[in-house]
Order: sequence, then structure tokens, then C-alpha cells
Amino acid sequence: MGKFKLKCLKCGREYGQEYRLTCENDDAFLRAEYLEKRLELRNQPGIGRFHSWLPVQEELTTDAGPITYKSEAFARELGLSNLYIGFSGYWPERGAFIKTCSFKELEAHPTMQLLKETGGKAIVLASAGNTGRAFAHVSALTGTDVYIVVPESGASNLWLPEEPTESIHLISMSPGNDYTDAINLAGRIAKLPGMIPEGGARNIARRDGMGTVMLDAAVTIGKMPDQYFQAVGSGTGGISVWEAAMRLRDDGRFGQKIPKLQLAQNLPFVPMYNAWQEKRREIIPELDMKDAKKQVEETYATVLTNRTPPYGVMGGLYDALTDTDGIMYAVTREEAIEAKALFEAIEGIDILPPSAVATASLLKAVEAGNVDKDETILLNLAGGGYKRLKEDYTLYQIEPVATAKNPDISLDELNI
Ligand SMILES: Cc1ncc(COP(=O)(O)O)c(C=O)c1O
Repeated sequence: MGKFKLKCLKCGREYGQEYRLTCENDDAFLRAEYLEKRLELRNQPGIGRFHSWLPVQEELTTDAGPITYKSEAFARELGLSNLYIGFSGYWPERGAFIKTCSFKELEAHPTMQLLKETGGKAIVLASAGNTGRAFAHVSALTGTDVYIVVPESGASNLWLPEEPTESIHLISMSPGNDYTDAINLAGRIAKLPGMIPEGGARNIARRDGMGTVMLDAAVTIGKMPDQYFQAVGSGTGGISVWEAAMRLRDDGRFGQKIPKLQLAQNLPFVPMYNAWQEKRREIIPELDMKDAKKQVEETYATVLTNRTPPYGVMGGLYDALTDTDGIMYAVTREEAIEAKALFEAIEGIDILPPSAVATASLLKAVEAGNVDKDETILLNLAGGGYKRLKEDYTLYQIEPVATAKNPDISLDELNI
């Protein structure tokens, strides 16, 4: 018997269990509808616990998964009484074993499993760093081929906690190309025979994998949080927790109120923040990201720089913000660095730049009165524990098999 079906959010057309990114009638998102309406936790160490709402048949056995804990010291510093930290990274003392140090691994495990279960052999994706590392790691574990296109600024992020395998094909781009150029090149490679495009936010395995951060929080706290904080680049994480919250609401045991999304971008590159200030569904490039490439170069948290985020699409971030009466923040580099230092000193674990941006947005929210002191708040620290990981593991750099001068390069010339 089937475990889930896919449904188009616009026309309602239904599809079976396949690796499908788009509806044949329109461009709205597809969403998975699971047969199990109640979350039944499985006896697995990581993300596989949430098998009820992952679009895979076989339970995932990896120990990588999200963790949630109640903050004491940092919460006290902020004057909050119910602050929970969702941590995706490596922190064995707290039971966190994501060895590529970001929530992108929560996307990679179910995606690669769905690919395998639907007969796919090779997957193609673009990455600013963390996503590529996560998929490369799962490729090293499973032997499934992955083709990763990364801008030069992200190449140093492509390390692994094990020796890279031949199933990993890294294509680096020359300086001057950004994440969006990588997306464009990956889109062309994905059209080659035998290649499956990973799909970004359109990939339901990716969204529902990330949604486990909300599931873990609800199970740990006993209800959904009131407020949800995260830094966004494409916004996939925000969309994912919104969808997970709707499933929790329908389950009935975790409250009926969907958490308010409080999301942050990093100045100077803040297109979704700008559009949301005016409650606009469309991002207008000349207004919202003027001199985008220059802005991207100046951004501290580089993984938050996506020039074509799934913001206006039906089922995308604009809808998630609208539905939850959400708030967006624009955080400066200095605010992020200051928040990172404060958090690390108090909580005792290192966090990645996007998590620093999320932390800074919480500080801003407290100052602006956008949260009440006793509300239940979930701060999603989507990446961290890199320094901690280096104490336990040797890290290996992935070497590119090819370098692309630009996104329009001849694929014959690339020779991959
Ligand atoms: C640690 C971390 N946080 C946040 C983000 C932003 O996620 P998204 O692009 O899904 O909005 C990323 C993206 O790579 C990330 O690696």
C-alpha cells in the first residue's frame, strides 16, 4: 500500500509516489499527503524517528537528526522563560550527530533514499556550500552518484568527515560566479540523460526532511512553539516548518496554532526582507536586490544569498509568512558576529554564520517587543558544531573534477 501521495496546491491534481518536482498543469508546489495522520515515532536514532511524515518506504537508520533542548543561560541573558534551541549539527554531548554540521543533511538523507526507491541513479544540485557537503556525505555513505555545482566562494565548504568517494562529482565555478550561476549550470547538467535534478524547495523529500526540526521540537516540548526563528536564503526551511506545523495541527496532540515565522536575512543581501516589508508577493530585482552580485560578495553568511528564492510561488515563503502573520529581519554582519560570540560563550558550542544571523534576529525581536517573555520560542540553529567536529574527526577536502568559467559553458568542454 502507498505511504503518501503528491497533490498540487493549485489544481489539486494528484500523483503517486514518484520523484516529481512539478505539476503538469501549473507551477504551484506539490505537497505530500501522508496516509498516517498521526505522528508515530519510530525506534530510530536520528531523522528516521519521524518516518510517518517522510516520503520514503524504508526507515532511515542514520544517527543524524535534529535535536531540541531548553536553553537556560542564554534564555536568562535574554529574559526569556521558554526558549528552546533546535540544533542541527555536531554536538555529541547533547545527542546531535550531524557530521556535516547543518540541517541540509536532513534534506539529503530522505532525498537520496527517495531517489533510490524511485529508480534514480544520479542526482544534480547546486550549492553555496552546506547543501553540497550534506549530499556528498550521503553519497559517500550510499554510493549513489551526485553531481554538485558550487561557486568558488563555497568550494572550501566542501569537506567531509570521511574520505571522498568516486560517486561524488564536484564542479567548481570560477571567481565572479555566484550561487545563482551555480543553480543555472546545475539546471543544464540535470538535463543530460540519466541525471535527476534535485529540485531545491520543489523537492518534497527535502522539505519534509527539514520539517523534522519542527516535529522534534513539538515532541520535545509537548506542543508546537508560539514563535519560530531561522535565517533564510531560499526560505525552504521556513516553508518546511510551516508545512510540518500544519500536519501537527491536524494530528491534534500538539496544539492548533501554527507558529509565527520570524525569519532573517543578512545585509546587504535581503531581497525577501525588502519584498515582505511591502507585503509584496513579487521580488523586484531593481528594488529588492540592486547590484545583487556585489551585495552577495559583501554578505557574511554566504549561504543566505539566493537570487531566485521560492518566495512568490504558490505554497512558497510569501504564503507561509502570510499564513502565520510572519515577520522578517535584516541583520548586519556586525550584529551577527556579536550574537555568535554571545551565544557561543554562554551555550558552549560553535555556530555557523547563518545560525549567528538567526540568533541576532532573536535579539532584535526581544528588543522590539516582537516576542513575549513567557512565550514558547524555537530558535532554529540550522548549522553548528564545526569546531567541535574537528576535535573528533579528520576532515577531507573534496577535489573538483571540473571547473566552469560561466553557467553557459559547453557541457562537452566541461567533460564530466
Ligand atoms: C546552516 C544554514 N542555515 C540556513 C540556511 C538557509 O536555508 P534556506 O536556503 O533553505 O533558506 C542554510 C542554507 O544553506 C544553511 O546552511
